[in-house]
Amino acid sequence: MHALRAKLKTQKGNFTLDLEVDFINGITGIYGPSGSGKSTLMHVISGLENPDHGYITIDNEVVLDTSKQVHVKTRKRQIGYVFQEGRLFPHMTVRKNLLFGSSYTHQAKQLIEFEELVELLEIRDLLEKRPKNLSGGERQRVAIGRALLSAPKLLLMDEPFSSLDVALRRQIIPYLIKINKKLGIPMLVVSHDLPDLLSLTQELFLLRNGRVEGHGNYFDLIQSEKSLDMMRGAGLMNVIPFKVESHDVENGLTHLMNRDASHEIHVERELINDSCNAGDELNVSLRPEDIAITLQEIKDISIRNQLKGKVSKIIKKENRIYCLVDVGFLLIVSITQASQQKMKLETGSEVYCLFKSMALQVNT
Ligand SMILES: Nc1ncnc2c1ncn2[C@@H]1O[C@H](COP(=O)(O)OP(=O)(O)OP(=O)(O)O)[C@@H](O)[C@H]1O
Repeated sequence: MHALRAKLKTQKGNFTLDLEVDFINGITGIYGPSGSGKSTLMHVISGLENPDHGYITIDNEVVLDTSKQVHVKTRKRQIGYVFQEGRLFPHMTVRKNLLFGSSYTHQAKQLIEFEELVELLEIRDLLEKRPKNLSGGERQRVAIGRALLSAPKLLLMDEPFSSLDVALRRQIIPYLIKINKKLGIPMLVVSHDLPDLLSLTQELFLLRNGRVEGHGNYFDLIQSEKSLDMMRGAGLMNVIPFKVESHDVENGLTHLMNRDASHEIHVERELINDSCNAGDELNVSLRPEDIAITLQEIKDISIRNQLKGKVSKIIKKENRIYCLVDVGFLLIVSITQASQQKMKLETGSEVYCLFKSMALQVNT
């Protein structure tokens, strides 16, 4: 199912946006450095800017076709747009801000009822408050709610995390995942922060100088040198889906099992949200620099996590070596060239990936 298809060309001073896209349903993270054209792309999709040439279809409906003079107005495109800082009406209560969203719907079928939305976003206690009395994360949730009540076919979010601190980002991400699962609405989320995007989705669209640098699953993209090169400056990260197996209260650890149940890993109990129960699914993040590689399993060592795998690719960037290790899922490991040479690591080498339970970050 195509959420959005577009072929666009537009010039702004020296900058040219020139791309062809086909976004599927689900969440796509749009990543690119400053000036790569992310906002321009969002503006063109939503109709806030008109491109020089091109077409856009949303849910198979043409909203722009410059060759046929079709320019559907922003309001009629049925796109929910959430800006960086929420942009709520300051003089209205949260309830009125939300209802303003539904006044946009006209004949369109509601995506979600007001009461259900209030439950989903956990904003019941905020309804009579004004935006100035909300925290940044609460404001962002209300802005998302308002966008959802406008019965959108597509949700665009431009840097939704950048005005939030780390703790609030962690809070907002599960809501977005919940919305996508429950309502099935496709989302395009722009961010220049790769770890944030990866904790939300592994489907990425990479933009550089107004052109598509890569599009697809993160683990496919990192196997391309060009994409890896682009992403490595932005905080490459391993994001692995796990299920909570059990809590070991006595030793302060939680045991997690990956999806195909081939690996158990141990996480510090205090890093896990208290409300996590056995059976809950969560993503675990792990920095490539926090993984060590050995050729044998090491018995007497304080590091608890040792996953056996095979090196599937080695990519050299300056003096850094990025090893992709298949341990049942792919792990990116960053080591020095000196270590690679000393260990004679090459594609196909059998290795163990070691990481401390403290190195794991849990996104609940
Ligand atoms: N009105 C304009 N006239 C000329 N050039 C412009 C204009 N608006 C934007 N640009 C240029 O277009 C390019 C893309 O800008 P855009 O805001 O889309 O990038 P971005 O990826 O969203 O950047 P950031 O992450 O910094 O917000 C930039 O090089 C910018 O300088």
